[in-house]
Formats: sequence, C-alpha cells, structure tokens
Amino acid sequence: MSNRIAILGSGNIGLSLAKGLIKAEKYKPNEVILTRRNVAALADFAKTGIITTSNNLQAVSDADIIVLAVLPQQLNKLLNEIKPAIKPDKQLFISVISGVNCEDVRNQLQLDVQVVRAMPNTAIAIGHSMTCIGSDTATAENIETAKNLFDTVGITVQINEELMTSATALCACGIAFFLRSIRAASQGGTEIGFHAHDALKMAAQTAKGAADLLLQLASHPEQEIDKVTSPKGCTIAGLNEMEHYGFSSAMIKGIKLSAEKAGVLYTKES
Ligand SMILES: NC(=O)C1=CN([C@@H]2O[C@H](COP(=O)(O)OP(=O)(O)OC[C@H]3O[C@@H](n4cnc5c(N)ncnc54)[C@H](O)[C@@H]3O)[C@@H](O)[C@H]2O)C=CC1
Ligand SMILES: O=C(O)[C@@H]1CCC=N1
Repeated sequence: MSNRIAILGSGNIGLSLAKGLIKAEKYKPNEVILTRRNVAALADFAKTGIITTSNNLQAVSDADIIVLAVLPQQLNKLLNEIKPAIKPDKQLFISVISGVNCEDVRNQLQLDVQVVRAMPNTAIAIGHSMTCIGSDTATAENIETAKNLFDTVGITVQINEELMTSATALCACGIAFFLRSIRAASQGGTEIGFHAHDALKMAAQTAKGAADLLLQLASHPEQEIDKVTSPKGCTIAGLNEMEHYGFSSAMIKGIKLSAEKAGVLYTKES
C-alpha cells in the first residue's frame, strides 16, 4: 500500500489542507498529490516537491487516501472521471464537500467505497482547524484514520453525518463570521483613534484571548463577560448598545441561513 494522499481539486481548502499536512510533517512533499484543471496555478507547490497534476485518474491510482475537494456542482463529473482507477477495498475517500452525503458519493460511483466526511476550515493551513468528522458506513478503522489525519492540523470532533451541514455553518463558514467580527472591531478602533494596522492587530489579539479563555479555562462566555462588565461601566454600555442593534441575533440568523444553504448546495443530477 502506498503512503500517498491525493487531493482532488486544489483550491482554497485543498491547498490549505496540503499546507497544514506538510507543516505538521504528516506527509513528505512527495507523498502529496494535488490535482487541478489548471495545473500551472500549482507551480509554487510543485517547487516544494509536492506532486501536481491535472490527471485525476493517475492521482487516484497512486494514492491510498483520496480527498474530494471540488465544489458540490463539480463533484459528479469528477467522480465519473476517476471511477476506472478506484480500488474500493484499498482506498479511503475523504470528502470535504459541503452538502454531499457519503451515500451520494457511493450512488454516483455505483461502487461500495469507504467514505468519511470531514468539515475543516481554512485555519487548517496553520494547524488550527476545527474539523468535524462523520460517516455512515465507513469502518471504525477508516474513521479513525481520517480523525488522526485531521488531528495533526487542528482539533477534531466526531459527529453524526446528519449534523454535517450544521458543522459547515458553525465551523467552516464560521471562520468568516469571526473574521468579519474582528474586522468590524478594528474599524471601530480606527474611529476612536488607532491607525488601521494597529487596530486590526489589537482586535485580533483580543479575539484570540477571548477564544483562549473559553478553551483553556473551559469556561462560559457569560462567566468571562461578567468579569469585564463593571457596574455602570463602559463595557456593559457598549455591549448593550450592540445587542440593541441585534448583535447576537444577527450571528444566530446568519448561522441558521448558512446551514440551510449548506444543505442544498448539491444537486444529485448535476
Ligand atoms: N473554502 C472553505 O473554507 C471550505 C470549503 N469546503 C468545501 O470544499 C470544497 C472546495 O471549496 P473551495 O476550496 O473553497 O473551492 P475552490 O473553488 O477554491 O476549489 C475547488 C478547486 O477544484 C478545482 N477543480 C474543479 N473541478 C476539478 C476537476 N475535475 N479536477 C481537478 N480539479 C478540479 C477548481 O479548479 C478549484 O481550484 C467545496 O465543496 C466546499 O464546500 C469545506 C470546508 C471549508
Ligand atoms: O461557502 C461555502 O459554500 C464553503 C463551504 C464552507 C466554507 N465555504
């Protein structure tokens, strides 16, 4: 058995995954195969020793783990293309594609392949992803293999496959929501006197501190907020003003809409 991983569809998340796996030394560069239709766009990765190609069929032949990382609407064409190279008993498919069930992959291929879904976010490039793992019929060993892989590039949690669209909204889209919050905080910071680059750094480090308080102390946001809000103070004044404008409500509604949308991204007939 080879020790090679093929990432089919090397765009934003595929390349972030490749960077993270190399950084974590999970794979050597020559054990990673990246495919993309426009292979010239992968020239910088090829220079590092990673195998880059537009030949999906060859990539599948040469790998034991195959990551599906194209857009939902590009999946069926890709699966039809790679089907002749698949060895169902010897390979594990990991799909990071939103809105596509393991069963959808097997149905399109008409093969009983082992499929595990993983929902990472772009922080995977620096080893800080929150990745949700789920499957229906994959063996415990294959789920563990997928989990071990993503454990090297962040934190993983195993969930029921039915919750994958919710995980997409909260964690994969979520990184954009938190980035926008940090951007908004920095814009406020600039309005009250800081140069933009200083305001952004200050806002980002403050957000990191808030997240670390919760993760390291296993504490609840309101418990930490209570420590900041002095009676008649400026924190509660700002916080309540934000809530009057719908801060929490906007985040909740956005996450709900993203989850709904994540569930309808894939058309089986496409
Ligand atoms: N961007 C993100 O933060 C996350 C994305 N996802 C999922 O990952 C998938 C990819 O998303 P992105 O990377 O953002 O999209 P993207 O559009 O940046 O990447 C897709 C890549 O696949 C390539 N491609 C398309 N058809 C191909 C084929 N037949 N052979 C080889 N390459 C092909 C495209 O040229 C493109 O480079 C989507 O299904 C998305 O739902 C999941 C978690 C996070
Ligand atoms: O926006 C999207 O559809 C993809 C899925 C999760 C993150 N990006």
